[in-house]
Amino acid sequence: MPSSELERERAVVASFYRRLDQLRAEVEGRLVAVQRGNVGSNHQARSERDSFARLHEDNLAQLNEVDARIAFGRLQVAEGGPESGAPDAIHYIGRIGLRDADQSTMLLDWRAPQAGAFYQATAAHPLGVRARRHLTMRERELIRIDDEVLDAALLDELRATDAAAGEALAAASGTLQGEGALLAALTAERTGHMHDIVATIQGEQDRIIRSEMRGALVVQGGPGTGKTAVALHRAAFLIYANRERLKSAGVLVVGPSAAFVHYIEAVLPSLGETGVVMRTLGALFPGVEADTDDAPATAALKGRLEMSGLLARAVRSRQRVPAGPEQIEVNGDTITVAPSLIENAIHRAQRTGKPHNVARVTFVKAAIAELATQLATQLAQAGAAIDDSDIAALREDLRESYAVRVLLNTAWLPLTPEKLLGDLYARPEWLAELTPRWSPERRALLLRERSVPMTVSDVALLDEAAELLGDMPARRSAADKERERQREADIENARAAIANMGVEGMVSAEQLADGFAERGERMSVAERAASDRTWTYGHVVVDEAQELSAMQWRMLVRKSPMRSFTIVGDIAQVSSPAGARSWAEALHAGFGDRWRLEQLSVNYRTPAQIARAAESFAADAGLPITPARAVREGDWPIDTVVADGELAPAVLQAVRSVRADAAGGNLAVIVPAAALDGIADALGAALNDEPAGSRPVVGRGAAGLDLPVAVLTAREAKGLEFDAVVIADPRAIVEESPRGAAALYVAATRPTQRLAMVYPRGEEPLTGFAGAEKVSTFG
Ligand SMILES: Nc1ncnc2c1ncn2[C@@H]1O[C@H](COP(=O)(O)OP(=O)(O)OP(=O)(O)O)[C@@H](O)[C@H]1O
Repeated sequence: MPSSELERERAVVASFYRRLDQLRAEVEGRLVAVQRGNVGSNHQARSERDSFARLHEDNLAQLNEVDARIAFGRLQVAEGGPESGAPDAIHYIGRIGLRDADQSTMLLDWRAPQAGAFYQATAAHPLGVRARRHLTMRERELIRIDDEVLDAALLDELRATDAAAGEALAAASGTLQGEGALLAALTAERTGHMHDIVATIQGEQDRIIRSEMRGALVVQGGPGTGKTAVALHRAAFLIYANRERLKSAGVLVVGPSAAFVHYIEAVLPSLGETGVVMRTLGALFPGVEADTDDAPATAALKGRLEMSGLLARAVRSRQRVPAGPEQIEVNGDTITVAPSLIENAIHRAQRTGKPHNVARVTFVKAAIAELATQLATQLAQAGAAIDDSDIAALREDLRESYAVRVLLNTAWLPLTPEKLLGDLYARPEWLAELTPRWSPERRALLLRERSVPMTVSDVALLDEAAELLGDMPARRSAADKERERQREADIENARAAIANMGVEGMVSAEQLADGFAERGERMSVAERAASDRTWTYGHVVVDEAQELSAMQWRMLVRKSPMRSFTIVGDIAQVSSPAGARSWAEALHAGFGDRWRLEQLSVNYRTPAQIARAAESFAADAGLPITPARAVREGDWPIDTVVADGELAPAVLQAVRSVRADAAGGNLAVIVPAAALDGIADALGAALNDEPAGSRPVVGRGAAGLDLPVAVLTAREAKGLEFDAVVIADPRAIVEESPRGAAALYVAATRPTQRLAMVYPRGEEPLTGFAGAEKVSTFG
């Protein structure tokens, strides 16, 4: 490539940065002007000022986030067709769109329709593209360009003007788009955080990313095929293509563990999109942060659809008719309350079809009315003259009466989801009453002390219970109504403010109103969505979706009643006891057959020899794998290590040996759950004293992801990747759970470079991994 070409492109890139800096200075200027503006003590004016300030701050943050590697592609497109004689058009593709002062496009947002050809065009289907150029940048510096020519005529033109460059280009046409840039990205050292792939998205991935938002899209693919990357880029694309709708309704991304959320959380901001809600399944019920799960059999039971029936019966059984008549005293009069009076009031309330706590209002009203009539009749019979105003007063007396409150609460107590579920688990007789057909062993799976914290599997049950119960009466207080009233007023004011400032089209009234609440209280859409259990999102992305139980799907479908979902996963990697055996089975209850399937077929993560061994092990274990073609051979054989004595010292030696070979990068030690503490402590004691600045070398779980060595269970390693992986006692991982083979398959497909398996003394390597080239004995 002539160096002048590189220089020419550097000049173009410099012009992008000049424009970016200019825009940033403009926004900063606006921000300062807004902040300095004198609005006196007028509350409305202050609110407006604060929300404009917030808008500018968000803009600025977005411009800062996209600063590094702002542009990555260039398309040369035949305008008006090859025969038109018109000069080719040149489009640059970047993380955001840029226009110059005259509003001409300088840089196309990668999500713009015209930018699609950058990812989709091939020599067979050039889509009007004559040549494609990949720009590889380090921060703001352009360090390399790679060209592909898709039009043979252009190649001939080039050969005629510069024979050497033409030949080099002809030889470089491969099957992967931007092969040089792609391989550089794939072999780069991992940092513990996922990076965007915007510069090297491949054709099959791009089709999925740009697929329409409506309905449920399932993306199935083997390990390392880019499912997570595709799902996140799709979220960014959908926000771009449906900005108005998704800005106000929000997008939810659900991942399997806190470590995973930590791993992916920087991707969307680096694409300029903040404000997406990212949550684990254990954190989808506001106020609960569950990070441990039940034993497999319990988790499997809690995930079953029949739990919804059980919870509904549990709620109904809290609407109780007394066994016999009860006498209560109100203001010196004794009333005998027949069970039928309570029964009638219960039926009235049940017929409303409203949730328990909401229907209770009807119950109380009906019961009090009946009691008042009964009391009035009683008093009239005793000679008192009773008219309508007396009856109203009697109702009030009854409402105030402690005895009546006890009577009505015993029949229909307001309940929180936590209380309902806690009682169900802690009261064996009640559970037995509700589950006459269950075996005692099955019931025993649910029983536990009230003080045990909620588990990940409980969260979907809490959500189900909350649906059945509705808000507690006290919580539907004036505060909610006031908030709604305020919101309406804010939107109205925002409309006026937008018109006054002449910024129509820049921001919607709803967006601006989001910032109207007083500082400290004001919340973004993401914050509001995350704190409101009943929030319905515009789109939901579910990663590692194969793990979800039927109850978890029910919860998620409630979060997007329009059923606009991106569901990514790999059926062969199911390791949760409540996970599905096929997508049809997993999705049947929530989606029927209204979902479409896309597959990914290329493994970008794992070197071919590791991928082959893992696939061969998985096939042998009967897992339904989706074979994927690995894009590269690795530089290392799989290490098989057999402990000579204890396991932990052998693991330590394997870690030391792998780290000694590698210049840097990150390493995971994946262990059976039972061995986690022992191995983490042993590695910590040996390695954390090594001089590595002020930071420790080894960390456990999510805390280890930012350190050179993370010690994790296979479950925690789900969805993550590392330069090197050492698996301690692989057979124990297979044997520790009913779906242990899948757990090991997950563990073995995490490395981007090296894999070592450490076996206890005397053990043979597992099938599939046997015959590895390098066997050592440590310990
Ligand atoms: N087009 C691409 N360009 C560059 N890197 C890519 C591309 N596609 C995928 N990758 C990289 O490949 C690795 C695997 O991707 P990702 O984690 O999304 O795969 P996955 O299918 O979710 O894997 P698993 O099911 O094993 O969790 C990541 O490092 C990702 O950045």
